[in-house]
Amino acid sequence: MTHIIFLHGASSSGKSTLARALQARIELPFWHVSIDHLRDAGVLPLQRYRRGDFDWQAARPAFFKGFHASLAAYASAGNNLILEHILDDDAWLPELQALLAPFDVYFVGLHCPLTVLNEREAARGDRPVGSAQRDFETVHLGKNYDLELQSLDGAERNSDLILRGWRGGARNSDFAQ
Ligand SMILES: Nc1ncnc2c1ncn2[C@@H]1O[C@H](COP(=O)(O)OP(=O)(O)OP(=O)(O)O)[C@@H](O)[C@H]1O
Repeated sequence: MTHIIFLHGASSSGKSTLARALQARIELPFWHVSIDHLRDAGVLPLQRYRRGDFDWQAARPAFFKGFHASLAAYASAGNNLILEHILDDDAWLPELQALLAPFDVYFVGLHCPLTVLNEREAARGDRPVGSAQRDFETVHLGKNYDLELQSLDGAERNSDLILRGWRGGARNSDFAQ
């Protein structure tokens, strides 16, 4: 059985930090997958979208459809995934539920107070101002998780909680069969 641990939370909630802590400790090899990695590796012609040579809003649906399909392709080949992602389109949860149905998905909600999100966003300076607030208001609405965590508890403590829950085997989230 291929495993997917899906970390879901607002921008700056600490998903990447938690994913790295978890990847360093978990007993099986897991890929850490995020659209940030594609962006940072130069996959997209970002400067040209920013300059207006191309229309990002027009390209966005195909980008995310491809990203979601790639997750299923990686997992189908037998790769375990720590996925960090933000479901900021209503169509994405059902799309991912269908694509990831063959796999063991452990769905984790990562919460963080808005004041902290805003401080982190300002300190980073590499995310559009307001991303965290927009996500904060919507990201967890209507989601059923296997586990809900508080970012302020820290990545070490939270990776412990994930490992305990994930190893325990129970699955009751939106991704449970
Ligand atoms: N538990 C924590 N305590 C203090 N700072 C943290 C914690 N977790 C993350 N951070 C800091 O908050 C910032 C955002 O963290 P991170 O990149 O992990 O968030 P993210 O949810 O992956 O963000 P995005 O979705 O925008 O990529 C980073 O500067 C990180 O060092």
